[in-house]
Amino acid sequence: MASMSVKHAIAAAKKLRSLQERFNPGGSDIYPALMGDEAITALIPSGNPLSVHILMFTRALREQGTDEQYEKFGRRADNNEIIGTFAQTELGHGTYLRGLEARADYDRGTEEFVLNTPKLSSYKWWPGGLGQTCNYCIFVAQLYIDNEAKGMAMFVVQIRDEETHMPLPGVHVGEIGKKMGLNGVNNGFLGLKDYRVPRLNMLMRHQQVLPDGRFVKSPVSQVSYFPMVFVRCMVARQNSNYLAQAATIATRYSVIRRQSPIEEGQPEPKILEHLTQQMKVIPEIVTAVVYRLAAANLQNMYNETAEAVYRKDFSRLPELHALACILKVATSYDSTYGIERLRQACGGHGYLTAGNLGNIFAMAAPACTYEGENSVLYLQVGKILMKNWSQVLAGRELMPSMAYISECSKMTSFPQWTGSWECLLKAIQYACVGSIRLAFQSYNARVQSAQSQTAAVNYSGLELTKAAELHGRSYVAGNFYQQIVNSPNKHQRSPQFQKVLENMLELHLIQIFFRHLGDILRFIRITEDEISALQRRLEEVLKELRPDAVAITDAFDFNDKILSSALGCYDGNVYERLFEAALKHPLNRKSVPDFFEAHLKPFMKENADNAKKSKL
Ligand SMILES: CCCCC/C=C\C/C=C\C/C=C\C=C\C(=O)SCCNC(=O)CCNC(=O)[C@H](O)C(C)(C)COP(=O)(O)OP(=O)(O)OC[C@H]1O[C@@H](n2cnc3c(N)ncnc32)[C@H](O)[C@@H]1OP(=O)(O)O
Ligand SMILES: Cc1cc2nc3c(=O)[nH]c(=O)nc-3n(C[C@H](O)[C@H](O)[C@H](O)COP(=O)(O)OP(=O)(O)OC[C@H]3O[C@@H](n4cnc5c(N)ncnc54)[C@H](O)[C@@H]3O)c2cc1C
Repeated sequence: MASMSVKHAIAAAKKLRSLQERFNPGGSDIYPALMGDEAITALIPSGNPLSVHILMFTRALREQGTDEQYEKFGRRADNNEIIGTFAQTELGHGTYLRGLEARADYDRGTEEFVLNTPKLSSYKWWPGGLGQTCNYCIFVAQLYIDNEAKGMAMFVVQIRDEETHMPLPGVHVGEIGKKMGLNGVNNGFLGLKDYRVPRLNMLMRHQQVLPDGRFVKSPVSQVSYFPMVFVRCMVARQNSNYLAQAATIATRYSVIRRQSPIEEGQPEPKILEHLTQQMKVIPEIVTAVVYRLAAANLQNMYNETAEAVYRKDFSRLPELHALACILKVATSYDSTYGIERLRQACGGHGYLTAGNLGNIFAMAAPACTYEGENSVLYLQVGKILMKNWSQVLAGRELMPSMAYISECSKMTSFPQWTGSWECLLKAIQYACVGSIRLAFQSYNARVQSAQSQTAAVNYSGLELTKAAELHGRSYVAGNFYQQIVNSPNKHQRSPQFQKVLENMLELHLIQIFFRHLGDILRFIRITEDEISALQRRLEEVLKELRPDAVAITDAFDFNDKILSSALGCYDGNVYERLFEAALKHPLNRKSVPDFFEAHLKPFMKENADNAKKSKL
C-alpha cells in the first residue's frame, strides 16, 4: 500500500508542479502547495506520504532557516530533489514539548551538534513519511551547550543515502505499524546515536549558536512553534473538505434511496423527505460551508502573519495562535462527528467500503489528535481567554477576534429576547463571556489560594474547556453572519442565492443555539414559547433548504474520483455501482470458496457424525 501511495503521490506531485508553473510561475504562494496536497491527498485514499514534506518540511526550511540555509536545503526540498518530514513527537512525548528527550549537544571543537535519542522513549515516533519515504527530516531536539539546556531547536538531518536510500550510520529508522487509516503515509520511528551534523544544520533564522558556542536567543521563543500553526490552519481547511465530501455522498444517496412511506398507502419517498433525515444531513452541509469560510479567513490571517514574522514583526502571533488552535479543534471535532452522523444516515450501505464514508472518517479523525491534541488545545485557548479577561478587567483593548468579549462584558443583562439572527449570535457570545467569567473566578481563586498557574489551569480545566468551546462557536458563527449579512459583495448575489445563504445562516444559528441551550440558559432567561418558536423555525428551515441540498453539495464540485463512493456518484446509479463493487470482491471469483473443502465441510460432517452417534 505504501509503495502504491508513493507512486500515486509522485505522479500527482509532478502534475501539481506543471499546474503550479502554469498558474503560479515561480510563486511561493501557499495555495498551490495547499491545493496540491489537497488534490494529492484526496486522490490517495490511504493518505499522502508526501503531506508532511509539502506542509511542514519545506515550510520549516523556508520560515525557520536563514536565507543561506534555504539556498542549501530549502530549494532542493521545494523542488522535491530531497524528501523530508517533521520529526518532533517522540514515543514518550507529543503534547508536552518541553518534555521532549531528544538532545543536541554543541561541540565547539568541531563546530558540530551531536544528536542523540538517549532512551527508547526519546525515539521520534509518528512523523509522516519517516518510515520509508523520507531521506531527510527536521529533527526537533532540546539544545544543550556545555550541558546547559537552551530550549527547543530544529536541525536538518539526512537520514538515508540519497543514492541508495540506505539509512546512514547512527540512524535507526522504520515504520511504526498499521493504523486505523492513512496506511499509505508510512509514519515512522527514528533513533539517532551520536549522529553529528555541522553547526549550520541548525535552523537559525530566529535563534543562533555561534561558532564559539555563544547562544543568541530568539526574540520570541514561540516562533519555533510556527510550523505547527500552519498545519493547524491546514487542518481547518482540510477537515471542512472531508465533511463536505461526506455530506455530498450522503445527500446524493438520500435522494436516490427510497424507504418507508410517510403517508399510509403512498409510495416510498426519497429518505431525504423524512424530517429526521433532513436533520442528519442538511446541518452537516451547512457546517462544511461555515468551516470552509472560517478556514479561508484563518488562511488569510496566516499569510499576513507569516509575512510579518519574516519581517521580525511578531505582534500578530498570539492572535493567530489562538485562532488556529480553536478552529483546528472545532473543525476536526465537528467534521469527525459529522462524518459519522452522515455514515449512519446511509443505513447499511454506509458501512460498505464501496461507500467510502469509513475511509473519509479515518482520514478526518486523526486531526483531533495530530498537530496538538484537541483537549490540550482547548486548554491552551482557555488560558489565553483567562489572560484576555484580565485585560478586560483592566479596561484594555482585546485582539479583534476577541473584541466581542469586551462588548459583552459591558452588558449588565441580556436585552429583550427577539429570536433574530443578531439575538441568537449575541446569545452564544453572551454565554461564552459568562463562561469565561466563571472560569476566571475559579482559576483566580485557585491562584489566590497559592496554587501554581499550571495547577490552577488543570483544576479549572473543565470550565476553561467550556469557555474555549463557546469561543470557537462565537467566532465561527460571527464570521458566517458577517459573510452572509454584511459581506461587501452581497449586492453581487442574486436574490435567490442570497435567500439560500440566509437559510443556511438561520439553520446554523438555531442548530448551535439548541446544541448549547444549557450553556445559554445559565445566563439568559428564555421562555418556553420563545424556545418552541425556534423549534418550529428549525423544522421550517430544514424544509426550505431541502430542495437546495443537492445543488449546494454539487457546488462543492467534487469529482467522482475524489469521492470514490458508489453511494455518491454524480449519475446516481447507486445499486449498479454497489453490485459492481461487490462482484469485484476476491471471494466472488469462485462459486465455491477454498475454505469449504479445507474447513467448513469437515466441520459440518464432524457435527453430523456426532449427532448420529448421540442418537445411537
Ligand atoms: C489541505 C491539505 C493539507 C492537509 C492538512 C492536514 C493534515 C496534514 C497531514 C497529516 C498530519 C501531519 C502532520 C502532523 C504533524 C504533527 O502532529 S507535528 C507535532 C504536533 N505537536 C503539537 O502540536 C504539540 C502540542 N503542544 C504544543 O503546541 C505546546 O506544548 C502547548 C501549546 C500545548 C504548550 O506550549 P508551552 O510552550 O509548552 O507552554 P505554554 O502553554 O505556557 O505556552 C507558553 C507561551 O507560548 C504561547 N504559545 C504556545 N504555542 C504557541 C504557538 N504555536 N504560537 C504562538 N504562541 C504560542 C502561549 O500562548 C504562551 O504565551 P504566554 O506566555 O501565555 O503569552
Ligand atoms: C496520523 C498522525 C500523524 C502524525 N504526524 C506527525 C508528524 O508528522 N510529526 C510529528 O512530530 N508528530 C506527528 N504526529 C504525532 C502527534 O502530533 C501527537 O500524537 C500529538 O501531538 C499528541 O501527542 P501524544 O500522541 O504523545 O499524546 P500525549 O501527549 O501523550 O497525550 C495523550 C492524552 O493525554 C491527555 N493530555 C496530554 N496532555 C494533557 C494536558 N496538558 N492536559 C490535559 N490532558 C492532557 C490528552 O487526553 C491526550 O489525548 C502524528 C499523529 C497522528 C495520529
